Amino acid sequence: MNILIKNAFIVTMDEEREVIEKGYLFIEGETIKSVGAGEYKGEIENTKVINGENYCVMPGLINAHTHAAMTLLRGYGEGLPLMQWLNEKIWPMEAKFKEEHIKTGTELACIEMLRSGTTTFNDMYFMQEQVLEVVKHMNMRAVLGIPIIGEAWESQLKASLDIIEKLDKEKSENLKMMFAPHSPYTLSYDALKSVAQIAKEKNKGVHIHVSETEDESNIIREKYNKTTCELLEETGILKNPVVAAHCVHLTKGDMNILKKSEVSPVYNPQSNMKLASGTASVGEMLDMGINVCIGTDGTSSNNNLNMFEEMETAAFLQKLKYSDATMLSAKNALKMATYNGAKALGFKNLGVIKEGFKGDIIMLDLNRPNMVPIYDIHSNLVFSTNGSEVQYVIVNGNVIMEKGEFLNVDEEKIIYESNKMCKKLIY
Ligand SMILES: CSC[C@H]1O[C@@H](n2cnc3c(O)ncnc32)[C@H](O)[C@@H]1O
Ligand SMILES: [Zn+2]
Repeated sequence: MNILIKNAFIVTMDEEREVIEKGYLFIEGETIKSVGAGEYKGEIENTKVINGENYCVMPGLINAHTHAAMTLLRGYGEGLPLMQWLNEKIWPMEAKFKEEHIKTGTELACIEMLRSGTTTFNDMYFMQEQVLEVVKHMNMRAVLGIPIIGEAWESQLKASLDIIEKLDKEKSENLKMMFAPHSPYTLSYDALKSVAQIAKEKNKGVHIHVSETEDESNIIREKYNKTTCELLEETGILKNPVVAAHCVHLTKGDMNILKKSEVSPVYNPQSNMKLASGTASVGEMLDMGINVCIGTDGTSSNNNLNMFEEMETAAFLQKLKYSDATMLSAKNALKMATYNGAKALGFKNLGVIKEGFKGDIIMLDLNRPNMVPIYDIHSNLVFSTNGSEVQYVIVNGNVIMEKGEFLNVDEEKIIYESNKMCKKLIY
């Protein structure tokens, strides 16, 4: 069925059109067919009509770096810096995870993301076969990051070929996969080189943590006498399309490498603040024309998957870092969480409301005290929302949430199962 949204306040994220204060959006099948001001004059046979009065219509948000099933570790291992947090708390708990944990944790993540307007996410976690099933059931758009970490990298790399084959057979436009070597400090030189080679052969991207903490920079400097980016360049990783989470501790030379190699760094401001990792130089990277996008990271270092909150923190923290209130405007933060995210993940025609683009749309209730008045809609969206304003979610032309209710997802059951499972994990 086609979808017509009428009388809506549309934030297109299309530079040529920007904002339509009262207009329509027509989605035919999976694709936006027409968008404009005033009334829709075309056919409306076989069409679901949504009255968009008092709603803001915008592209679905793109979470460019997360570990979805870590929802089950939300609030666990608080108050520690990265290395201690991973070694002493997170990795021992993750060692207990079985398929059912990944399934339920990812389901919980999906409902949390959808409720707060995220329609696409870039995942890096164990047992992506489970993630694949959940994402298909939830009807979301995602990039599955097949993890490679530690000593067992060779067998992991071999196993990853099976899931690539499975996914390639499905030919789903909603789903992609990337190789996800965890980081240069948890993998050997040979492992990084092999991942680089296989990703090239299989024509897939690479999703990796890069230069997150000062500790990491010191480890890599001591081991290789190089910066992390120099190492990634030398191993061939950067010859692939790369999504690099964090990128907090970079030299000017590193930024030049990222620019030259067309890497998309992911800014994860809340995780970086919580683990006291540092503040990425996003202002400089954007000025250089680097495609910086935004991610939440996992919920154990955030502690939620709310991209509206993340955009706000992203902008506030850049203003503070540079002591300059003009840094990272609301509109640019929105662009990073939509257009830039789509570009980073290799989804064509996504992240903008424009004819021919994918029908991934969210609708926010403007009839809320915190959304009034509207002098600058981009500012309202980034600085005033809390995510609960999202009432409609459409992915690839499918309505997933309507008037705040999921249509085909048993939200109550997922929440119940998650709580039950976590009690057993801890005791
Ligand atoms: C190989 S699956 C992903 C792996 O990454 C861990 N992780 C979660 N957050 C971070 C972070 O901020 N830096 C590095 N690693 C992180 C997660 O717990 C999984 O083990
Ligand atoms: Zn991460």
